Amino acid sequence: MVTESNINIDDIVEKEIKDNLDFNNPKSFFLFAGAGSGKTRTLTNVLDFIKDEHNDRLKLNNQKIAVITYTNAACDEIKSRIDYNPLFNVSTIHSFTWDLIKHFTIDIKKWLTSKLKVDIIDLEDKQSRSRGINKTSIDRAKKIESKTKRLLVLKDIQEFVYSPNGDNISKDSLNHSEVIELGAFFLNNKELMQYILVRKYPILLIDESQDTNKSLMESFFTVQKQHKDYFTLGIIGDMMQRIYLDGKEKLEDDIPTDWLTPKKQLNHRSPKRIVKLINKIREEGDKQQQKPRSDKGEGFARLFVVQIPCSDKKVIEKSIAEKMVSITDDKKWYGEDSEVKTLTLEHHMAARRMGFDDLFLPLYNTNKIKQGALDGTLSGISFFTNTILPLFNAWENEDKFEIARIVKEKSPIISRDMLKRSKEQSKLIEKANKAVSKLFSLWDDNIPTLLDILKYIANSRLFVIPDSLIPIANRTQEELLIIEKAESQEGEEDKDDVIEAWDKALSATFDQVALYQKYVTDEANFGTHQGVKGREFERVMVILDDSEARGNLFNYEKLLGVKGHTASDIRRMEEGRETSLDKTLRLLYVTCSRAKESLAIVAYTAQPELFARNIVDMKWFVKEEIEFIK
Ligand SMILES: Nc1ncnc2c1ncn2[C@@H]1O[C@H](COP(=O)(O)OP(=O)(O)OP(=O)(O)O)[C@@H](O)[C@H]1O
Repeated sequence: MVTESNINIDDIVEKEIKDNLDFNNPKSFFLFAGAGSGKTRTLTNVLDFIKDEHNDRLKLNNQKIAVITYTNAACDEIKSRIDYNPLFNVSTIHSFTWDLIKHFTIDIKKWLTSKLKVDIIDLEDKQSRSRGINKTSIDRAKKIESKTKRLLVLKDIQEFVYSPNGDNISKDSLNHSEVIELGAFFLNNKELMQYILVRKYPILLIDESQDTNKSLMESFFTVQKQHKDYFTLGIIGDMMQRIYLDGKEKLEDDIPTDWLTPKKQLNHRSPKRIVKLINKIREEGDKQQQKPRSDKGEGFARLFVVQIPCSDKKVIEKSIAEKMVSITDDKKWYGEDSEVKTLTLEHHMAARRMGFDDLFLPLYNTNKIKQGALDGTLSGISFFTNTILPLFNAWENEDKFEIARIVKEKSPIISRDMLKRSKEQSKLIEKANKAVSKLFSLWDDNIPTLLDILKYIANSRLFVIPDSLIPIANRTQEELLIIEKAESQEGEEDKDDVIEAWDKALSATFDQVALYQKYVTDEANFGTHQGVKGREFERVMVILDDSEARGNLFNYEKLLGVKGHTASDIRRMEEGRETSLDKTLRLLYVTCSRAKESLAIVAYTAQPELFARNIVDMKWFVKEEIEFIK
């Protein structure tokens, strides 16, 4: 039987968007499109169309089209696909927002002054109620001191600085969350800022909108509402792939009725069997369904249910990969030349398996800094990944030039200011060099802990310590003694979560920094939903393992009915709020939908029979596709 080709059924979606890109009668849109539906291709096709049709008009008006994407890699990809045409400003949300606000020095100062004052009043209030001198009160005093210092130097700042990919720890710099908060605040409250945005960019397109910061998304909605006659907001995304914590929940519910809401139906990435599975997974969520391309093969999806407790999981997973060779007849599943992407839904598990759990888990388990720990933007972490790690690598490689470059760029000992003021520059350089040599003497006997390194840097002033680590770095011997004595009397409610988390994380040895870095930059063979955003792989192994996941954010056994709901799940469901089941389902969707050829799901469970029976009842798999491993 010859099936009719369906590969062009989504052409109409692009046509609808293009037809409505009318500068005299703009129409904003939200493009609904599932995994592998070619969102990036649609985006670049739309940009090509704008270039062909509206180039002259835009140039004449000195206007550009803004495109916001999630990562630097995604920016580079889009820029290269549109031949780096300057008509388009393609950037990440952080650099886009910074470009928008950076010249508003006076307003930034005002905002920051009031924020710091509120923070200080709050800290002082807490301090006045603290019970005696203990660790929290000592740390809090240091925080008050550092915020007060920042408040004092604010008035002398001529211009703020910010680097979307850097540490941002100099006196005049803003940090990542401040830039985002400022952007949202200005867009909501300053007509001039709204005007600048819509005047400069009559069209703003946002890719991966489901994970774009909630407050900023809301402020873009506000701008669109107030300037709908000459501004188009185009939102591209897939709500089922929302995996970051600060994205906007139920974004689709806020789409105004006068927007276009085109829907893509095809999945260009995965073969028929995998599209069928991800459709089934999605039935439990927003119920949107996709069609596979008519020219795609059947592909493979298999489920391996492993009874726990079990022997070495790595060995089990290897034997499963070997089984996949005979199931798929694809040798790349196993052996030296294997190319399999193993994905876990959970970071606890990845951290433990890769060996950076001491550093990562305390930070990741702390709500306020979870996001920064995940994406590596937390200033305390980037201090180690962006400064100490490169310096250490240069030291190991005996690369004197690189060491000198890093020190010149980052050390306050030989800052431009210091060198200018000094009569004996060579002495300063010698001091910096000595500080570096002494730093590396910490490695003489053992790998030092991060705390050893931090303390040394604070004493030698070799680099600037980020604010969040100052209370710990500057603790005196005397204070440490008081802390030790007072520890047992201190109530949990008094403690500062973030400092507590850092206290634990800093006890990790330095080798964990490189492992962590490898993981967040997705250089490891072992990935998570996070690192695989927008990516695709021929062979994918997805690991479901609640025992290693530990956190209560995700739970497959609950999702698959092996375990019951907790009272809090039920309450949240009744209130229409998100539960761990929603998150688990979305992560499962993201990971399974990365596969281009074949997919093996490995599920560790104490109740294999029940797990398999439920999954068959839900029609995710048929019995013949399931194998039990004892
Ligand atoms: N119109 C098309 N014709 C042929 N192949 C396509 C088409 N659109 C996309 N593809 C291919 O399908 C795959 C998925 O596309 P892409 O990564 O852009 O999807 P996506 O919607 O961004 O997916 P996800 O949201 O899952 O990351 C890619 O390999 C891409 O080259």
